[in-house]
Amino acid sequence: MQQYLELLQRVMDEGTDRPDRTGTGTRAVFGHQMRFNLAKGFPVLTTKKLHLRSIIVELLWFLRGDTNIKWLKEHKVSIWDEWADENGDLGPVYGKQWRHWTTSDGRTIDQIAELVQQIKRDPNSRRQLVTAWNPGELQQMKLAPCHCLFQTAVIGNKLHLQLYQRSCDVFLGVPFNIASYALLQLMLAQQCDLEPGDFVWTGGDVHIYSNHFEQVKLQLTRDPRPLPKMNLVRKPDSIDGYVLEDFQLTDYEPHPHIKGAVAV
Ligand SMILES: Nc1nc(=O)c2c([nH]1)NC[C@@H]1CN(c3ccc(C(=O)N[C@@H](CCC(=O)O)C(=O)O)cc3)CN21
Ligand SMILES: O=c1ccn([C@H]2C[C@H](O)[C@@H](COP(=O)(O)O)O2)c(=O)[nH]1
Repeated sequence: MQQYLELLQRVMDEGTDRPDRTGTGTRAVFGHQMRFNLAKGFPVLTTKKLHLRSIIVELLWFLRGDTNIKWLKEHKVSIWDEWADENGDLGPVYGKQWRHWTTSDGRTIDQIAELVQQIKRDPNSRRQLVTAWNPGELQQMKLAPCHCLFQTAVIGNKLHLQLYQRSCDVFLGVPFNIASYALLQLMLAQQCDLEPGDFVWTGGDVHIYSNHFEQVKLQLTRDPRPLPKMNLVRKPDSIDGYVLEDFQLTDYEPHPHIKGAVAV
């Protein structure tokens, strides 16, 4: 994950300090891209230990079409707690837009099921996109989508995926987002009988919160280690069939965890 360390270094060196919505303060650059070849290992940070279980559970929760934190809490994941209302609702966030996008004439669109069908039926299509950015429903969301758009492409027998993330908390959120979309790519490739190709991460407002500077400096003193392997131990009948136990990470030997407070 040398590329991630280079991103941390770039924001620290070239970024501009500026205020933000949360009142915390950030150092930010605009526009950055990283590319991970999934054949070379699973892109999870090795310079701090990541809690992969939270990442898998969150992705399965998106795929359920769920937008209430109850199911996350049942699976001991608390990363969305701060944004939920008293009933646990987050409004029409990722799960709703991915699985039940509502159109002006009252239909619902399952963007994920349609994507799988499209990859299988028309692999050369350049229209393999899923968007969570629904301008008509932003007001009802507790937090506007950060990882707002992704596109896949089939080239040869490989499935590539690119994410556009409009707003990127490099210390806390981005490591989660990279691992999450790499997992989704592995699942999509498995469902479509393709090999996983490159995962391209593209960031818009790329920032480090000022209360993460010390943690970032510590992380920059650490040497990256070989990437672990992620195996999907079973092929479910559909993209909806995955469970936590299907994901098996091996050879993950990271440096110790580094704590950081999340800006709300
Ligand atoms: N400021 C901010 N950054 C984010 O990354 C973020 C938001 N807000 N709001 C919505 C979601 C929630 N996300 C989060 C929230 C918390 C952690 C976090 O605290 N991570 C800890 C471990 C927590 C755990 O696994 O239980 C970490 O050290 O990575 C990560 C992502 C990503 N998103
Ligand atoms: O998956 C996520 C979700 C959120 N973030 C970060 C990016 C920003 O620091 C905040 C969102 O604040 P906005 O004012 O809406 O941009 O959350 C992330 O990195 N990854």
